[in-house]
Amino acid sequence: MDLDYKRIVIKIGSNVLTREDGLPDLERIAHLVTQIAEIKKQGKEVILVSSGAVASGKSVLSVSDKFDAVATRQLFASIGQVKLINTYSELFGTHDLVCAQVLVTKEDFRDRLHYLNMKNCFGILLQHQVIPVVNENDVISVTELMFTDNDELAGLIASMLNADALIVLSNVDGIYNGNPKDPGSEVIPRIDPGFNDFSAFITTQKSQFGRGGMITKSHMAHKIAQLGITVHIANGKTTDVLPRLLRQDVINTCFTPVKKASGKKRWIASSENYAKGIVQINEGARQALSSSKATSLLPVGITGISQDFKKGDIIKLVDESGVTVGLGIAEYNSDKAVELIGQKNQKALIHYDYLYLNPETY
Ligand SMILES: Nc1ncnc2c1ncn2[C@@H]1O[C@H](COP(=O)(O)OP(=O)(O)O)[C@@H](O)[C@H]1O
Ligand SMILES: N[C@@H](CCC(=O)OP(=O)(O)O)C(=O)O
Repeated sequence: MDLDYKRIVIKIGSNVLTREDGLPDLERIAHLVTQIAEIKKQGKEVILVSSGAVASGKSVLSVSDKFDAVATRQLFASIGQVKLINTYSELFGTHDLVCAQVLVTKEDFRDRLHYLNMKNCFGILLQHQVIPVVNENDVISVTELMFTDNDELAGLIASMLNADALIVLSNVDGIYNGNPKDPGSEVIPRIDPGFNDFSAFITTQKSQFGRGGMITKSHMAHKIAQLGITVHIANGKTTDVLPRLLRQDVINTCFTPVKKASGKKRWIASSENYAKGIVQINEGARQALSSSKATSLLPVGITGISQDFKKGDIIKLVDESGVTVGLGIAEYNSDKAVELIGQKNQKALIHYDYLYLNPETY
């Protein structure tokens, strides 16, 4: 049976788009565009998150290695992004499709207004059958301002757009139950929501041009599946991988989703970098929040508050050992919250509808 996804985010990793010598693999890009065109013609909405700007820049200009590495990356990315989007535009044009360039930074997820502006832009593009081609704005995103990698970005976009599925194309057939190079290892076909300990089989090894590696990919996939979006990790180098994946006719790892989270919860999940206050909760509160019953955070379970926040700010919840367990929107400010610490029968600091729990910690 075909997978009945209406809105799909497809992320293509650096190493899928790049040849051994680090330059863009134009034949492969053309084949992927043909596959996306086929999916579009089935009436599906496609959002493409594509790496490859730096590699494309390297095909335009050769630069001496005496220059600063960060500045050189900015140089390659700025000239390369032009080349990359032109390549996509020409290739999609041959299928009578129009694509658009959307470059984003971590900062664009910083508050609800920016987030909604970005979401509205995708909305109008999709309404006009345009294929958004998204990449990090590598020209201004440097060092600590960067996303971990484009997997993180693709997860945020899939969550923001309430996609039915996120397909991550890498240079492996999926997540193996051991070292992918070991002939005894096999691809894990399905990862259910309860499973989150990937450390047993994922090595820190990355592909030649990859940034985050399989560990960050797995954590992202797990988090996105917890928001209700199916995630597939498949091999972008396999012939016809995309239509075959939708026909369930190709090897891949599928992270099965839980029930869809609300738009507000999905936004809160993407806002950790912009949390204003830190609220420490006790073990009883941690367990109550992570039970299957919808539970709000009451002052009785709070043991400490650091950093000021206002009503409506995103606040971070940490457990007794300081590990982040979730995020939520404050129902009142930090002064009032401090007064109520440990008290019974008081108004919830975070209402369940505005609470997101980190799937790694429960
Ligand atoms: N258990 C595993 N299963 C699959 N890949 C793994 C595993 N452990 C480590 N990896 C490595 O993760 C790499 C893919 O991640 P990454 O380099 O970030 O790719 P991309 O550029 O596609 O994002 C693979 O090429 C592989 O070397
Ligand atoms: N944004 C960068 C690529 C970032 C990156 O390497 O991400 P990934 O493909 O997930 O390893 C570029 O376009 O060159």
